[in-house]
Amino acid sequence: MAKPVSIEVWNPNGKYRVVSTKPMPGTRWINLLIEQDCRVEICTQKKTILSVEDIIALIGDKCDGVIGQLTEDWGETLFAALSRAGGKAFSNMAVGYNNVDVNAANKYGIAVGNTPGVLTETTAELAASLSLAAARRIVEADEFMRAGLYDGWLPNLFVGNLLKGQTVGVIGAGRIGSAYARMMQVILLSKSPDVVFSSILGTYGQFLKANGEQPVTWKRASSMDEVLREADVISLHPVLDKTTYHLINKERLATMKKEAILVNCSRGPVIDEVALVEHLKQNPMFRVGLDVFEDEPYMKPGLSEMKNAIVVPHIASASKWTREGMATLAALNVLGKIKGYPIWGNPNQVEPFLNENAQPPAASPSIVNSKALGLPVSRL
Ligand SMILES: NC(=O)C1=CN([C@@H]2O[C@H](COP(=O)(O)OP(=O)(O)OC[C@H]3O[C@@H](n4cnc5c(N)ncnc54)[C@H](O)[C@@H]3O)[C@@H](O)[C@H]2O)C=CC1
Ligand SMILES: O=C(O)C(=O)CO
Repeated sequence: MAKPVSIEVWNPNGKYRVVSTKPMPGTRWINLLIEQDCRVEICTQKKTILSVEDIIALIGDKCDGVIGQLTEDWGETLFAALSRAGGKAFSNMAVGYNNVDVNAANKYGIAVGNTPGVLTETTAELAASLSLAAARRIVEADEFMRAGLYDGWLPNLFVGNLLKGQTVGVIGAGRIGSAYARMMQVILLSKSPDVVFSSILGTYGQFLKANGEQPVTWKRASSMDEVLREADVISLHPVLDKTTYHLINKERLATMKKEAILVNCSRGPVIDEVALVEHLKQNPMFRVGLDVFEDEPYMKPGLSEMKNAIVVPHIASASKWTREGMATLAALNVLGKIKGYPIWGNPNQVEPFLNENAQPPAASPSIVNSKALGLPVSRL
């Protein structure tokens, strides 16, 4: 069995043993656990993705809760090991929990936490960045400059797409998808400060109309194909499950506009990446911005050579505030279950847990299987 070699221990005499499979940003999450009598053990092994065997070794004989990562395979084997060690709680440091078999956790009565809300805007901002970078070919142009190829302005140099007035399609209009859509409006609204503060799109539409401009409109599509056919920029934000695996496949790519921009900040397998590479080859004006990959951390053959693809290493939630907040939420999920606290009533409103100047509420911020486990809900 591959034993993790290096562990950092905080508050060695704490009553409850909480393990984090990775160092996480900030120290607030550690302090909050210590204040509540936890011994915190952080695996500092220099290995990006821990195996199931590594994590079993980390759990050991006694473990009250684990904070884990989206790269880990939390299934029957790990929940059985955690249960044997007396564990009651696991939390992903992520909102997505497609790496977790919640039914297996239910079987052992283990609460499963995630970290919604705190990463909504940060992730939406990366999706917007990728949309704009793809439209205006920013990465290609940057490489060109660095290679010393720029020898003067040319009418045809790195001509991209104008986004003004184009249609943005959002597939998976949940927290992040909606924030992405709102942001598009904010970009447009920022021209006129008095309208920025009016969040009502209709008002802005009337303003544009009154100034002789085309009003911004929105509509709910009746099918995915309608979005694919009509949108100039499509941003994917669904959960990954059986219904969204290869949601974007060869046929659907063919439905999209030849010069469309496709952005994926959800999970890699939502796109059939082999089909995507072929589509990028056949349609040089079609562009993608990808934060996630089907075989992450690897890219399917050919993708890295495609000039019309922008690829970044799963950094959509990588702002300091967000990553520290995710660590705090994950730690409080585990702590809350260990201490027998109720579940926070609204996982979309997690601000009270993130206020560094106040004690967090005595509740678990977000437990995805709270109903299945019959856990009480906080009245705070
Ligand atoms: N790249 C990154 O770093 C990040 C990725 N994510 C991913 O984004 C996902 C969404 O996060 P949130 O917006 O917070 O979750 P959410 O639960 O608020 O939104 C997910 C949306 O997907 C929709 N959906 C589910 N099945 C669908 C289908 N078959 N077709 C179309 N839409 C469908 C749901 O109705 C819901 O509106 C997470 O599950 C995670 O996988 C989240 C944060 C950061
Ligand atoms: O939270 C998630 O689901 C992520 O992908 C990490 O930001």
